[in-house]
Order: sequence, then C-alpha cells, then structure tokens
Amino acid sequence: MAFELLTPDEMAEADRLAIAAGPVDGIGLMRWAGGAVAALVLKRFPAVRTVHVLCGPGNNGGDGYVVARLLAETGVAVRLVATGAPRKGSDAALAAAECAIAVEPLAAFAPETGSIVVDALYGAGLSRPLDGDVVQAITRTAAAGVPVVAVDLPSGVSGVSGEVLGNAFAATLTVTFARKKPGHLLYPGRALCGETIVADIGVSDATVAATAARSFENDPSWWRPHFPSPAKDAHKYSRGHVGVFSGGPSATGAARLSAMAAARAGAGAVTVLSPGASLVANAAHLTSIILRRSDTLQDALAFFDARKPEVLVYGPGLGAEPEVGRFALELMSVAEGRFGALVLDADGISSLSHRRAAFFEVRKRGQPALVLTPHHGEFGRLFPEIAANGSLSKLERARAAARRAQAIIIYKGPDTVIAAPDGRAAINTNGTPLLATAGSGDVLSGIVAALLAQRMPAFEAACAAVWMHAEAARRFGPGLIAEDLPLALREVVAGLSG
Ligand SMILES: NC(=O)C1=CN([C@@H]2O[C@H](COP(=O)(O)OP(=O)(O)OC[C@H]3O[C@@H](n4cnc5c(N)ncnc54)[C@H](OP(=O)(O)O)[C@@H]3O)[C@@H](O)[C@H]2O)[C@@H](O)CC1
Ligand SMILES: [K+]
Repeated sequence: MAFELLTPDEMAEADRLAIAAGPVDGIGLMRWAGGAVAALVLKRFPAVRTVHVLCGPGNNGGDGYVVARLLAETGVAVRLVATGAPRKGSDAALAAAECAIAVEPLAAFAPETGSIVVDALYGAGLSRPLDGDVVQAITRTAAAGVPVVAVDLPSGVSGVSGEVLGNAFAATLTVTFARKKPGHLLYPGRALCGETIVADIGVSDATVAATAARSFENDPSWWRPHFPSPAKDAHKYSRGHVGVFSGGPSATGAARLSAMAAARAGAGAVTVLSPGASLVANAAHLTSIILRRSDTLQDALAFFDARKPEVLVYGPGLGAEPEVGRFALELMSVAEGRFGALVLDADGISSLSHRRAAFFEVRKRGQPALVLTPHHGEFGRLFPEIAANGSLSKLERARAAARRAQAIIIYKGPDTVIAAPDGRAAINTNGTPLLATAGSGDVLSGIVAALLAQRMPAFEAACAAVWMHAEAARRFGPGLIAEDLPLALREVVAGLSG
C-alpha cells in the first residue's frame, strides 16, 4: 500500500536500500527528485517570470541545484541562492557542480512580486531551530506574498513531528518523495505544507516495506477489506449487540447519541443501560434502541448474562466522579466470558486519572479489548508523563499510550492519531472543523463500538470509525450538530458496504 508514512530516518533507510538494490545511485535519486519538483513548478506556474531557488548545505539543497539547472534549461529565469557550498564529495556537491548558475548570498535575498520561491534549504536533515539569514528569508518571502514550492518539507518543519523549529516557510505546494512523512500530516506542519504531492523517485513498494514502517495515513483502501457486511442469514444479535451506559437525569443525551451512532454504523441491537432516575428521560427519546435499568454492577452483570452484548460504551455524560472510575475498573475486571470490548470515552477516561495505578495493573491482562478516545485534555490526565514528554510527536505519544494501557488509543484533534499496542499508528486526514461541536465525540464512540461488535479487528475498526465520523460531517456540511451525524452516517456506510 502507498499509505505508509516514513520518518526521515526510515526514508534515509529506504534511500540506502534503493541505492544498494540499484541500478539508481544517490545522485540518480537526487536528479529524479529534483526533476519531479521542476516538472511540478512548470506545470503549476507555467507563466512564472522568475524562480528563486534557495539551496541549503545538505541533500535537500542538492535537490535544489537540480531544480535550478532543469528550470534554467527550459528557459525560466532562475536566481540561485545558497547558504554555503555542499560538503565536498557529497551527492549535493555533484548536483551543484552540474549547475552553472551564479550563486547569490541568502542575506541579500528578497523575492519580488510575480516570482516564486523554491525552498530547498532544509528537509529531512533539519536538526535545530532555524535562525539568522534563513529566518529573514522566510519573513521576506511571507511579506512578498509569493508562492513557495517546498522540496520535501517546508524548511523549519520537522518531518518527524510537524513541529516548527524556530520558524518555517508556509508553502503553497510541497513535493516529497516516495512516501509522506508524519510532519506532512501533523499540525502545525500540515497547515504549512499547502498541497502535498508525493513524487515517485524509484523507491519501490518492497523497499518501503523493508523499512518496517509502522505508521500510516488513515485511508479506507487498507481497512475496507475488514469492513463488516451482514451475512445473508444475519439476525439482530449476530450483527452485534452494543450496550451504552447512560448518565443521570440531566445528562442522558450523550449516551443516546452514542447509541444512535452505533445503530447507524451497523450494530444489530443497541441497549441503553440507564440509572433508574434517568429511565423516563431516556424512554421519552428512544424507539428502536432498547432501554434497560442498570443502577449497580449486579444490574449490569444480569444484563451481560441475559443479553450477551459484545461491546460496551462507558463514559459519555457520566461525570468524572471517583465512582465512575471505580465502575470502569470493575467492568474491565468482570469482562472475561461476558463481553469482548469496552470503549471508554470522556468522563470514563477522566475519572480513571485518579486510579491510574489500578488501571494500568488491570490492563496488564490485555482483556477486554479496550479503545480509549481521549482529546488533548483527557490524554494529559490519564498519561501525564507521556503528554509532558516534549521530545515525542503526537504520533509517538499515542503509540506510547497504547503500549502503556494495552489499548487502542484514538487521540482526537484536527490531526487525530489512532495507535495500537503492537506499534501500528495512523494519522487521520479527512477531519473537519465541523466536528468541533458538542456531542460529536459521543457519536464517535458509538461508531467504534458498532464496528467492534461486528467483529472488525480493533485497530482497523478505530481507524474506520474516525474516518467515517469525519466523512459524515463533511457530507452533511455547515450547520451540523451532533444529532445530525448518525443519520449522515447512512450514506457513508452504504458507500463502504457497496
Ligand atoms: N540520496 C538521498 O538520501 C536522497 C535525499 N533526498 C533529499 O535529501 C534531503 C535530506 O538530506 P540531508 O540528510 O542531507 O538533510 P538536509 O535537510 O539537506 O539538511 C542537512 C544539512 O542542514 C544542516 N542543518 C540542519 N538544520 C539546520 C539549521 N536549523 N540551521 C542550519 N543548518 C542546519 C545540517 O547541518 P548539521 O546538522 O549536520 O550540522 C546539514 O548540513 C531530503 O529532505 C531530500 O530533499 C532526495 O534527493 C532523494 C534522495
Ligand atoms: K525544504
């Protein structure tokens, strides 16, 4: 699949393997990379008068020398600006030697209206914050308002984390090679890349696979084969039964949103487990969803034994009181032989922050399958050490939390990351600000639960749910509130099942 994400180190490994396999050597890859960028500049900016090509000291600069040479050969006016000569004997030095254009110093660089800038200063090798003339070049480029085409990454954006080191170009177009890097998809990097195009430079799929990359861009193409479609002889319980715990009388809506979403996402039966005090409120709003009283663990156990739900959703609307955390732990302790998976959301996560030691102890068993859906604040409460580790990207933080809790983590945000304890992780890219609306997280929990109940493998189910949730929001469009999402899912499910 072409949806692997390669860290700069994994990309360097892929380059090494590709060169070792031959026939292309290092300068060959560089010529191929520079050629792809030059072709895209000509295609996207056919009427451009002047192209400023900014070259750094490493191989990113080497790509820049190739771009400059090729554009000049087609008759484009090229101004070549460099931060210094590439290291003697390097591929970049070879590329520079092939480029006969006079080099201008970066300190004097100021692009004029009508020109464009090709940023080949720093890419995968960015190792510290940008400063001095480079920052001035970024400021002048922004002030001129001219388009920037970034080679591999906008200089200043970390390919590992998407973070800005010091300062960064804001590109119109970023051309990267072989595969995207996490920094193209994690914010703020994602916003600074503009459109990101992946150019083929002859690194084969087998070579990428040999790097053992464990990160992916979330995309239906790789989880769709696992997407459930009901068997011809299906009955409601064979299509999966989801139980959703409701909050008290003034907080019942969250559970119903989750329940409706689970039903729309294909669960054959959905039960809302309601405290006695909330029964009337829930009964007034539920039709196809089953309603059952549950005030105590004994009530819940009686339900499990009688109705055999596959998956439970615990958290939406429950409040972050200590007893909520205690009940979550009890649910995990009694799961064996009763239900297969638990989705913990919202208050179900926050309430565990006071019982972290007990939670991690219970999770050592790895049962039941657990999906946690924290946003940034909830993540920080349950995994404070991981959240505080500034050296980790969001992708790595989610991965570390998944290992720690032996759970699938859906670390929500504009760049939601889904991570599994086995090291796989995906970054979602179809998110929309429309989802920043009350109750939208409850809907996501319901979708995850429905897919798990239909026996979709947990990591794929979580990735699918995140994608479907965003897709439903996009299809509905402006004016969306959480109540609209379950119905909007219908079309999304139909598209995936067809
Ligand atoms: N054959 C291949 O491998 C292929 C690679 N390809 C291309 O190579 C790129 C990666 O090349 P790369 O590894 O040379 O790193 P690159 O981004 O040029 O920077 C390293 C230099 O920058 C310096 N430096 C870093 N940060 C700095 C700062 N803040 N301020 C100042 N200086 C700083 C750093 O100095 P150092 O840290 O060593 O002191 C070093 O000198 C990749 O993005 C792609 O475009 C393609 O051609 C396909 C084939
Ligand atoms: K760059």
